[in-house]
Amino acid sequence: MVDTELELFEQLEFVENQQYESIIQDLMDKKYSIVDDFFTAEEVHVLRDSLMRKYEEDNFKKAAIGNRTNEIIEKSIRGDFILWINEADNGPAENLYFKKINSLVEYLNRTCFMGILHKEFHYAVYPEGTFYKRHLDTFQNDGRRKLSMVCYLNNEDWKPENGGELTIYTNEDGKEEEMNIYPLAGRVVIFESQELEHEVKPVKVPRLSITGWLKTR
Ligand SMILES: O=C(O)CCC(=O)C(=O)O
Ligand SMILES: [Fe+2]
Repeated sequence: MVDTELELFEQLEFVENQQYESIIQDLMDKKYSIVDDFFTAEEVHVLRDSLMRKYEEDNFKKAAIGNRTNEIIEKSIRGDFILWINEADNGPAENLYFKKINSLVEYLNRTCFMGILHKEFHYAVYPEGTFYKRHLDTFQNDGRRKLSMVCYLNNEDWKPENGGELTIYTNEDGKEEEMNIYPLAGRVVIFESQELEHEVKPVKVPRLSITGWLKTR
């Protein structure tokens, strides 16, 4: 192919994606985006099964604070159990997960020049009574974290009484506001890692999710 043909081909290949466009618009407007049904009920089911199998095999460990080489386990700050997911080495459920994530990442890099080069994701289980106190994700000592992404894998019948809201604190002209987000199955929340403080309110029944970060160089 000559260069002009190649350019034309690349233009034709690009299809605007309304869901991704609204994520981008939300991030520009308010630094976070809530996407319901990012994963279908069937996909959530597959991912939840995989999480539960690994959890029962006792592969999870108590989440720590600080960076990965300087970990401190502090129950008064966070009480969840996590398992890091290696994209190169996993099963069909995780492949399904990364396929969707990679499609979004490609779109962000292509349309917004976001420069996402790395990702890291872990499964998380918050047992009854646990929480994660207000924090900024860069508290993990990683300035490369650009966007935080949480995907909820709870049962379809999750109720407000279960607690476990993700509370995001926003600041408009010096006035702090709280946005409470329920961890509904298939819902994904994306927010600016360096900008928005947030917390997970105490849960009354186990709360399941995949949390991760899209990172720049
Ligand atoms: O599970 C959530 O809603 C947020 C988790 C979180 O803030 C974190 O792992 O850093
Ligand atoms: Fe966080």
